[in-house]
Amino acid sequence: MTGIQTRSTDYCVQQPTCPPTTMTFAVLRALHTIVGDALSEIEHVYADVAGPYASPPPSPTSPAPTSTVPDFPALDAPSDPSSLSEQLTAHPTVAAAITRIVAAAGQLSATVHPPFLTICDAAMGYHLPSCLRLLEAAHIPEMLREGPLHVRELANKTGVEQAKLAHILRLLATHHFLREVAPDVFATNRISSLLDSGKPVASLQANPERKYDGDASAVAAFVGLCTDELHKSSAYITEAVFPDAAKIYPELERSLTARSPISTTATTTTLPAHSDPTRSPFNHAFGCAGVGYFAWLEGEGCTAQEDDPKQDEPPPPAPKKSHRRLRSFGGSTSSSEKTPPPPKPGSSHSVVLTSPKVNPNQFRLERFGKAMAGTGSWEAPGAVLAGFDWASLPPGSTIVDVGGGIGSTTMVLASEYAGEAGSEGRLRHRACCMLLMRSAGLRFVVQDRAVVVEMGEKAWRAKCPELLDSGAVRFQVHDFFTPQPILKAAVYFLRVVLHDWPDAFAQKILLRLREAASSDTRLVIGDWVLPMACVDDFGDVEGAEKMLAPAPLLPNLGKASANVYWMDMTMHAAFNAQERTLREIVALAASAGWKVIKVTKAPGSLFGHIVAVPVPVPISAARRSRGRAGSGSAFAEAEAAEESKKNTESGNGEGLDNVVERASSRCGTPTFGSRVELPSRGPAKLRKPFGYGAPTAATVLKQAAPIMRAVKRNKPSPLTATTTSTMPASPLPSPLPSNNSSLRSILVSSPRPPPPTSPVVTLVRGRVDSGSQNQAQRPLARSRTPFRPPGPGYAQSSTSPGQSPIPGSPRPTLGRRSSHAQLSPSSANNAVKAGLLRHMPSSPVLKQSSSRTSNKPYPGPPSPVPVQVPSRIPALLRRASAAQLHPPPPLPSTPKQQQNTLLSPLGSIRRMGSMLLPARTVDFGRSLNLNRRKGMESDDIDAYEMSDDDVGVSVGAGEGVRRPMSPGLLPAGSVLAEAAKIERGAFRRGSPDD
Ligand SMILES: C[S@@+](CC[C@H](N)C(=O)[O-])C[C@H]1O[C@@H](n2cnc3c(N)ncnc32)[C@H](O)[C@@H]1O
Repeated sequence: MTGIQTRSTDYCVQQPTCPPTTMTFAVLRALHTIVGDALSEIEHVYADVAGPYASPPPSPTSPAPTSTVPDFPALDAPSDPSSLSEQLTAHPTVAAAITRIVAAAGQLSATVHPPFLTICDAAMGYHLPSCLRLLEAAHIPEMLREGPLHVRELANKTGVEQAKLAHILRLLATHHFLREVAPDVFATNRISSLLDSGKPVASLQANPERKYDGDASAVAAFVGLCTDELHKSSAYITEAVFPDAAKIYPELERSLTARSPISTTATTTTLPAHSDPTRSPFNHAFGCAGVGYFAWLEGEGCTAQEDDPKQDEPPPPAPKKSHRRLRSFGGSTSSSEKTPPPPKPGSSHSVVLTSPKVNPNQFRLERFGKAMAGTGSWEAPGAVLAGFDWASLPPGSTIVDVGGGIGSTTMVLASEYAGEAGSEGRLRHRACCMLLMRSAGLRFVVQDRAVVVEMGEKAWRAKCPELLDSGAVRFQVHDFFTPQPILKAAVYFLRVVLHDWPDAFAQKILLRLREAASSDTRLVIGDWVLPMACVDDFGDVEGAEKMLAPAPLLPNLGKASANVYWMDMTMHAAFNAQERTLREIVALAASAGWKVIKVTKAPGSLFGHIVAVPVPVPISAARRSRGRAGSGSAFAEAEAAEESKKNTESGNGEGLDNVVERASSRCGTPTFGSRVELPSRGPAKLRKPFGYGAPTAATVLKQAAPIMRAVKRNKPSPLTATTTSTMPASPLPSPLPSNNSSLRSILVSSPRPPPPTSPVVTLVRGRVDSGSQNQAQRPLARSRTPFRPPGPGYAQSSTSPGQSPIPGSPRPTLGRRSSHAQLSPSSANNAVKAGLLRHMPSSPVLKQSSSRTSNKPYPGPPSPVPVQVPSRIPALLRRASAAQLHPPPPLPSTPKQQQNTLLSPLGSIRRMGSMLLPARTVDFGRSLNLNRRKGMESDDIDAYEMSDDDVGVSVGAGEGVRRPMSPGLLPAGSVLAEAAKIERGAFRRGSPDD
């Protein structure tokens, strides 16, 4: 309970526009209370595992506890992932409480720290990754594995000058990455021990390029990647995005031209620089304009001269006698560097270079793959099962996993929904399965680039050939910038694909799918959803959240959600791409003819599955953005392509396709967020945690034995309050049950937010109303949540009291930990408890949380949202980049209109014949033929709408007939009649293509 009481007018916590007026002390106390309450919750979970322990809990000065209560993992000791203590940090109550502590502590620090010092922290924080890089590259965590070492010894082993090394290590110790146990004597701790690759130092020094082989080195690889080329790239964000930067810093003129190996062509694309993945901050940093990051990793555009970002890094230290020389970590391309060994054959991360040249970036390339092996599990594979109502699809429906990598996510789906072929228990009846499959299950197509498809097929053939043999799953080589070959799929699925691309490219990918969609097709996008840093009233989409936490915490949980923003900036720095807010995703989808109707996030995760339905493509937007390759609708593609061709021919630039080619991996290098391994068959299998040696199921079960006993006893703790409702309503972690229906029933879908009725919640002095207990008066409530570490996906607390929990993966992933975000219920409760809030805010978050506490089975996904039907389709949709400020206007949505209406005839025609027909003069007959050829039926079209933009555009059958278009709706019948006349030869054809 805070000692400070506040007046009801002291602080407005609900109104986004209400300035934080007074009583900073009240806010600080509230944050302090949040930390204290969260700590209590964590202690209770730990206590529940071993039974009650004496209060107060053990402290450094008290005698060692006699009970078996595990302590929270110590910062000063190396991490032991297999310990119960460490595993309990994955308990959802604990994880949510940790999130609150991190959010509140970050905010406390920002509030009380002198602002200039906070600025210094951020402005000079670049030293942290720099020092971390040396720590990892010089294998210091491995050297400290056996215990503390004097810096003299470390200097001797690494070749780094002793005084310099001491200062670098001390900076890390100051930031809690190491311990300085005595002057100049350093030891690892819980954090830096994660960088230990597990390999002997001698072998690392002999073969530094093999450091990331094996499973234990994912964190080391991740740190190496982030602190090397990504860190350097980030330093150039201003140069890349601020047009005036070159005026201020004259040397910038050179950065994208003089040192670029292909500068003469590469810097003159028709794309604006901010949309060009080959002119990203990375390109500035490494002076290699025109070369995409992946192409560069695969060896293009880097020579000894170009690679070294600023050519001002100190040369590596001269090796002393008996010292190992530090390798030129990070893929230096100095000519003296030895040719790195080829990738290990058969490794899932190995790549096949298409060029016989030696790749000077081979080390970085392999490191990237290893780093992604860790981050691939940022989102639990099982979460996809709740991301869409897959069970609602008719048997035989086709799901296309576009840019599906090696099919890891498809494997999760196919294991559940491919009918009998997906069931491991029936595999011995394969022939029978194949028959059943044809009638019963869903079919899956995994599309990717050729080299990835080859890797995927190989992996599936080894792991589950029956799914390939039965036809339930197949791989297909397909470039998602080209027309989608599978028409009218039930679902097009894009998992962490769009975040790799700037808007213009992402829009094009979506348009290709929209072109192929039928009215029944659904689009499912799996991507991170960046939460706004303010309360977000964007309520158009079912499942959209207004905020992740009530005040006084930042609505997006600030520092506790930082990971998705780091990821976002990484996408900017490397590719000019981005993670997106829900508003941005909605606008991007709308610009390509998709209306987002629902977003689903697993509790505590910021990874969303976004469902969209086809709607008319905004042709007017396409027309307005004509001339910018890729940034318009596919309907305008003909124009863009034409223009681009002209530019290329005249030496003015190049087409989008070339940029795509240069930006893309040729070797199947995993990209950010891709899964590079197939999951265990069936979602109920344990999932390998990020960055840790994966414990076996037996280990986990053993670790969980005391917890399971406690659950079986189901005895209330003496500390249990009469009501537990004031404790956070964290979802139960979820070992996924083995059968489909129960699996589906526990995975959580975000509820539709209620109408915005949230009252202004005010600080009050003293006791709280609304029946909530004042903290000082209530007995200490404690969580009775049994511990079950989360398995793939998160689950709602639908487990019945007697049900035996099955431990799953002991640790959440990096991303999931950082986004245990929806702490709203407990925060609000805590605020109420602390006397900070008068009312529990009626926010969607709180409603969701109350449903989580109810132990009711998940009722299944809500039915589709009915859509409003405007009388007229707006002529222009805002471009995605602008749309974060303004949500797009409503789209037409009677089922029929929503599905079938195409906007202007010009648009529809362009759409059909987009690549063949030039702008403005269009042949009806030809376009209808093209239309049919692409599988689009003319009776799909209800009406054509002419927007004001289209007035004056001539559309006709060629030279002979040009019909001025007038605004308004043209009935489909008359258009088709006109077309029929054309087809009958009533008009002479004169299209330039004839
Ligand atoms: C981040 S990964 C996502 C992979 C997979 N969806 C997953 O969730 O693991 C992006 C994928 O897009 C693929 N990709 C990149 N460019 C492509 C293109 N032009 N056509 C098809 N796939 C492409 C990459 O090969 C990669 O597998």
